[in-house]
Amino acid sequence: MIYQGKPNGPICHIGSETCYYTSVFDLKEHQQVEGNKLALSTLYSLGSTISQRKAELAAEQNGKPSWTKRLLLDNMLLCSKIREEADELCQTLEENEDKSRTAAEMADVLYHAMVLLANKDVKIEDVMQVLRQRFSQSGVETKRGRISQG
Ligand SMILES: N=c1c2ncn([C@@H]3O[C@H](COP(=O)(O)OP(=O)(O)OP(=O)(O)O)[C@@H](O)[C@H]3O)c2ncn1[C@@H]1O[C@H](COP(=O)(O)O)[C@@H](O)[C@H]1O
Repeated sequence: MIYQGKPNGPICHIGSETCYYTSVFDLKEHQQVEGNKLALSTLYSLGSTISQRKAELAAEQNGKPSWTKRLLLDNMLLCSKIREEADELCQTLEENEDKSRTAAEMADVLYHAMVLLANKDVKIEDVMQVLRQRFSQSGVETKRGRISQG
């Protein structure tokens, strides 16, 4: 059986992964949507692992050694790692390192910053919401608003 998900959307065989796209544009759009989903679910999975480590600490379970737990127990170590990783990310720009180094350093920044979020009980959804609210404003306007608020 064949169905079409939405007007001009991909034509798919039910029960199979095979989809035919009516245009290269549709295929690209589909790949973009799938890529976005994967990126979000990666952040959620990481957030969930970090929350699990936090729950283990609260339950005083002596599980496996965990870097996340060490960070959650030591604010100075966590903050020094965030600063160190942010600096290493900047170095990839200043020293013209390749893209894979930048991605790896950004992964370190994200992970360590997400541990700080867990420590502060701030959800990643709250961060996303702040970012969404800024969609309609330019960065320059946002900065001007902050300065006028003192
Ligand atoms: N994403 C990460 C992650 N990124 C970095 N790190 C650790 O952070 C530590 C410091 O990273 P660095 O890059 O600074 O390593 P370094 O040894 O200082 O090396 P240099 O940068 O100085 O060369 C290392 O021990 C890394 O392993 C991470 N540790 C954990 N995670 C995630 O958290 C999950 C839970 O980890 P545990 O809490 O350790 O079980 C893992 O499964 C991962 O998904």
